[in-house]
Amino acid sequence: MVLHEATLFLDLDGTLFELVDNPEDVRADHRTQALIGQLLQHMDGRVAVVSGRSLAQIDDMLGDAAGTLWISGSHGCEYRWDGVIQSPSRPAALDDVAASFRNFAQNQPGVLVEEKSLGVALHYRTAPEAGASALALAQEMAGLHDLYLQHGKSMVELRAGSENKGSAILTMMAHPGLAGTTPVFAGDDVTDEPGFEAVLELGGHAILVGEPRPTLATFRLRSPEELREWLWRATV
Ligand SMILES: O=P(O)(O)OC[C@H]1O[C@H](O[C@H]2O[C@H](CO)[C@@H](O)[C@H](O)[C@H]2O)[C@H](O)[C@@H](O)[C@@H]1O
Repeated sequence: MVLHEATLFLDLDGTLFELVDNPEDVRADHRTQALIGQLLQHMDGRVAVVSGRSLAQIDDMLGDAAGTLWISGSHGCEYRWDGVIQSPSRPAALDDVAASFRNFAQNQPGVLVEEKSLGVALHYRTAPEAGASALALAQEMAGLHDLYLQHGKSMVELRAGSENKGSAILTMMAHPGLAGTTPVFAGDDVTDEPGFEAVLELGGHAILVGEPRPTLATFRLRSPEELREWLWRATV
């Protein structure tokens, strides 16, 4: 796979970054920031992030390195590139969802609530026994407010829109700055499968990061560390 003629799409949690207990603790260290800089230089700026995180969170996680990336956040609902920002308005119902989730978390040690621009997530990584009741609450709130229920790793999220990482990649690849290049997408989660489908449809490559599982991806790297090392090697 030749990277310098491609457009690289990176998922963040579980792909570029190892999974940790608290979502707020994820930050790019100096070496990861340097890697992003190296990729941008090697690929003439054609490096994109496609994440379930919000644009604001992505900026916090990546620091200065986020500035010149092509970014789609909130599972394909938000975009930023070239100084242009697209972000739909936040459904008011998410405030009600956040209040219900916080109320639930108060009585469940280890359960965390994550509030994002266009979604609210309930995390149970350190309290797996709360997973079934967290899902039941999310299903109830999704029905009540007509919100999209997004499954994730040790979390459920209610969010706006029915966009996904596939629509995000197709939207970005239609831009004249990227059109005609070969897309490469690395991701770890089931939410990344529509992204894998999109890059394969465009003649590109899909890389699963993590343990083997049923997937559309045709390449696999064992961990975020292995992905970062592969990206370093591919850019020298
Ligand atoms: O699309 P991604 O960039 O992979 O984001 C997906 C979700 O990732 C985050 O949650 C996951 O990572 C956390 C930090 O390592 C971990 O604690 C959690 O268990 C994982 O599910 C993030 O918090 C979510 O908002 C993203 O949607």
